[in-house]
Amino acid sequence: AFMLSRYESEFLELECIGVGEFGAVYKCVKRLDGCLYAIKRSRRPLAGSANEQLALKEVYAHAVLGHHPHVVRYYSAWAEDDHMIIQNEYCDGGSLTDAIVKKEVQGEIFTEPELKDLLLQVSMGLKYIHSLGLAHLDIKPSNIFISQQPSTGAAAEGESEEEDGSSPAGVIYKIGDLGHVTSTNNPQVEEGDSRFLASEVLHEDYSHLPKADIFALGLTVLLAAGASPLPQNGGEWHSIREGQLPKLPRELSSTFIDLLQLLLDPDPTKRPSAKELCKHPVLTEERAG
Ligand SMILES: Cn1cc(CCO)c2c3c(c(-c4ccccc4Cl)cc21)C(=O)NC3=O
Repeated sequence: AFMLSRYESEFLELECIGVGEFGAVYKCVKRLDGCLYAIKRSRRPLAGSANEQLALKEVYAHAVLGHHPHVVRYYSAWAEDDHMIIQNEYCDGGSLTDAIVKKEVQGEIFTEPELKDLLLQVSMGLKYIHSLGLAHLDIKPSNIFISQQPSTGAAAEGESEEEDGSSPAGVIYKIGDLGHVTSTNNPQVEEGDSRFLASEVLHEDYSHLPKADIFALGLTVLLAAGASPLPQNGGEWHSIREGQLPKLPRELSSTFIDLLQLLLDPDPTKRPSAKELCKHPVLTEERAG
């Protein structure tokens, strides 16, 4: 178009880092500040459609969620030439899915301390989201992004190690993709990925939505621990929701297995809250657990 769009005038597009039915995500440099951003460009949803609701919920959630070391930071969103555009913090370490695939390809596994660090960091992000009366509803490895070290980028300020508890040079996990976020008070649930969906949400019981995030987080950690790809439906889908943990190709301590079992309890009230996980001895004590 003859008129340079804001996207083209403000950003230099470096590469496409993701494509889906939603649209595409690009790694971009903002010309003004020289920082990297992840920018999702999607077709503008039909006015009044369910997709428009999703697009608006994503932006509302980012606006409410402000800044947290374990939630991907939002900078701006706008509409132009029939596209919706959202500009987020760029996480330079790929997604947890990429990290899991990389471990498998290299014949390595996440150690138990690494799995506990993952569970603790994402629990901190969920504690923040849940404390604001919101539930994510699409927690899964492809929606957890990795920053290799406290980035020097625009998002770095305000990140201090005691806040997120990870070692300074360690990996930082950030919850992203807020497209399914909903209020826990008056929920309008758009189900997330069925592989991570808690049974009660499938049955439209929305009385414990934060615990649905805890269930999905339990399955997410099991995948990082080496579990086979999860079923989308069928017998195995149901057996997991009856408390039958997917098999793991390696040993884990009984205390950690017991905790993961609790995250996947069929009864949402039995699952620990994100707040309880953040101070759970199995996750917070140096050698114990
Ligand atoms: C596919 N993909 C790859 C990445 C980079 C990971 O190293 C990525 C990011 C995001 C997103 C994203 C997700 C959902 C909504 C908006 C965005 Cl920008 C998608 C991303 C995002 O918000 N921040 C990202 O780094």
